[in-house]
Amino acid sequence: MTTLDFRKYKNENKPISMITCYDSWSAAIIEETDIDCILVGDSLAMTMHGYDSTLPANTELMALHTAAVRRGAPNGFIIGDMPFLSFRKGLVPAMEAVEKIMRAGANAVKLEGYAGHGDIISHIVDSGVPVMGHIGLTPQSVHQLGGYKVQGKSDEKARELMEEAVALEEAGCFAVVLECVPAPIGQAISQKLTIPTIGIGAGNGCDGQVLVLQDMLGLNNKFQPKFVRTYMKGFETIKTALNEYDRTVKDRSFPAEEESYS
Ligand SMILES: Nc1nc(=O)c2c([nH]1)NC[C@@H]1CN(c3ccc(C(=O)N[C@@H](CCC(=O)O)C(=O)O)cc3)CN21
Ligand SMILES: CC(C)C(=O)C(=O)O
Ligand SMILES: [Mg+2]
Repeated sequence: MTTLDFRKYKNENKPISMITCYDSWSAAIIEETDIDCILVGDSLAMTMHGYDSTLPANTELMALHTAAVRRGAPNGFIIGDMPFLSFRKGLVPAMEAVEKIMRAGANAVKLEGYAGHGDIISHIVDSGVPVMGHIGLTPQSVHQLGGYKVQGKSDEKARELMEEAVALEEAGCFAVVLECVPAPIGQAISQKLTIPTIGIGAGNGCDGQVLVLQDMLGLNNKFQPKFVRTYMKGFETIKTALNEYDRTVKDRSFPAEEESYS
C-alpha cells in the first residue's frame, strides 16, 4: 500500500480496510492479513492506558507506539495520529511532532479538524509527508463537542462538514476519516471528494472503514457504540484461557514432563 493506492482503490471502487494497532505483537498478526493499512490512533490513550479520553496522549507516547507497530509490521502502511494540541502550537512545534512520528516509522500522519490549521496541513504535505484528514466526531474536541455524539445532524452542520472535507482535499490530504456522521452525509462527502473517505460510524457509502482493534475483537467489554461490530468474543476467550492456565497450575498438571527440562 502507498498513498497512490488510496486513490487507485477509490477509482476502482475497491473498499479500503484500516484497523488501529498500538503494539508489536498485534502488528505482526495484522501484517499477515489482507487489511490495507494500520492506524496508530491516539485512542491508545483509552484502549492501552486506561484514560477516559484521548487527551493524555502526547507525541512521545505516539512515537513509542508507532515504533513498536513498525517493528511488528515492517512492511505495513502505518498512519500515526498527531496527538492533542501537537499541531496547534505553531508551525515549528507541529513539524517537530510530525518528524518524531515519521522517524518512529509512520508512512503518514493524521490530524483532527481543519479550521485554524489548514496552513499547517499544507505545510506538512509540501514537506513530503502524507496527511490523512479527520472530521465529524473529533475526539480531541470532546469537551467542546459536549461528549462523543454523532455530528452533522442538521443541514447546516452537514454543509459545514462537506466544506471541511473539500478544504482538506484541496490542502493536499490523501484521504480523510469521517467519524460518527449520518450515513447519507458520509455517502455525499464520499461522492463529492476524489480522495477516499475512511468511515467509522459513517455508513456504508464511505470508500473504506476503520475500527479499533480491541473493539472488533470484543476485548472492550465496556465500549459498545452502535457502529462497532465484534468479530470475536475476545474478552471471554482470553478469560477462559487464563482460567485454564490457573487451573492447570493449581492442579499441578502444568508443567507436564514435555514442558520440563531433563
Ligand atoms: N475503543 C475505542 N473505540 C473507538 O472507536 C474510539 C475510541 N476508543 N476512542 C476515541 C474515539 C471515541 N469514539 C467514540 C466514543 C463514544 C461514542 C458513542 O458513545 N456514540 C454514541 C452516539 C450517541 C449519539 O447518537 O449521538 C452511540 O451510542 O453509538 C462514539 C465514538 C470513537 N473512538
Ligand atoms: C478512531 C480512529 C479514527 C482514531 O482516530 C483513533 O483510533 O485514534
Ligand atoms: Mg485518533
